[in-house]
Amino acid sequence: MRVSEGGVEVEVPEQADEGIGDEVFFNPVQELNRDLTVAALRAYRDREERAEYYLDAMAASGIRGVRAAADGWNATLADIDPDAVELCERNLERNDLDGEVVQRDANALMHEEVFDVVDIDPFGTPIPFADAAFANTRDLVCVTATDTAPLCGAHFHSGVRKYSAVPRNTDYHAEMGVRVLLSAMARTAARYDAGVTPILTHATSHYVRTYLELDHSASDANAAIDELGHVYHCEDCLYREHDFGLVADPIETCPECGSERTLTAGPLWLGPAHDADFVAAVREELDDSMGTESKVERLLDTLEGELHEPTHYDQHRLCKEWGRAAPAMDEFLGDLRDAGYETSRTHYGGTTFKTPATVEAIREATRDS
Ligand SMILES: C[S@@+](CC[C@H](N)C(=O)[O-])C[C@H]1O[C@@H](n2cnc3c(N)ncnc32)[C@H](O)[C@@H]1O
Repeated sequence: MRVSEGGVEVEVPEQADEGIGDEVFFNPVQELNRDLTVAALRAYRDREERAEYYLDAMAASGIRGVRAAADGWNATLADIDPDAVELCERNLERNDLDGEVVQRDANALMHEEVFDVVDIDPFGTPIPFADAAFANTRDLVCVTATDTAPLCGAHFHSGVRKYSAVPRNTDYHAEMGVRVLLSAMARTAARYDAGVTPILTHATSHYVRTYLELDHSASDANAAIDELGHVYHCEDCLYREHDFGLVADPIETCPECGSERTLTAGPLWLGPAHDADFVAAVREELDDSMGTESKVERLLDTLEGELHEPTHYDQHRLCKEWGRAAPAMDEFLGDLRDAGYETSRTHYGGTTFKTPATVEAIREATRDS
């Protein structure tokens, strides 16, 4: 079967079914992820002009690497599966593009060769590939994680094992996943004296995707570790607070409602998960060859304005808790702003928002919404 995406045409298996069975993997639903990758790579190359060598470390059909090659990157497409490698070769050829194709274990390749940008897009968790990626990549590591249940705390023990952090299943579960992943990436990079700066991160349907810029010094690694800390959460009234540092200082009782049903999550990445200027630059790189252009544009618009508070609220969840009907979001957020609190919508969902205000302050400020 032939698929056209972003100005290239690739062959993918008829029975492509998200990696189940023997077929080479291809998931059409990930087009948004790939469109955003191409735009982010363009924006990144404008910012870091020397960036030239891109590794699609788990290439499958090669569609991502082929699109990068079509965009002028010196691309290497690698996969451990010989059928995938054959398909990558055919797909580069079909588009009359140069590019290196190698059948290689991604870890071995990343340890042996240095790339400016490395893309890790595995089945499930990226953890088995993180050490090699951070040990050797020069500028940017792009990571997809599809194991959202462990990341969000829905599969608690699996999350603890994989990410060496305590994830908690809260009303901001997708953001919990983002911050558990970023924490694990920052700690892994720090082992190689590299500091990470997340310049773009999104949680979309069943995956988290992040773009981590690297600075290679012990002090940069320390600065990234300084962005880690814990979130303390009340399961009854949804109060939450956070503090920075690697040693947790849990709250025994909720300072707002007195409940003892409190949770501690961490170490989480509490710093910014995106750079608003970079997000705006990525938006400028979208073009109409991208099938998901308008969706990506909407996502980037929301992300650009998203506050850096480490957790978000869901208006419907709060209103349910308070026994109120949920008013229109604009009115609700307007009342919160009128009461003096900064607010933003978030990309985590249409009824989600961020604010530094506490649950009680939100409740008071929106009483008449
Ligand atoms: C989710 S797919 C990649 C999808 C692809 N990047 C895309 O955008 O369509 C994961 C790929 O990783 C490959 N893979 C699994 N383990 C690997 C390893 N250790 N080294 C290299 N590739 C590996 C699989 O063969 C599979 O093709």
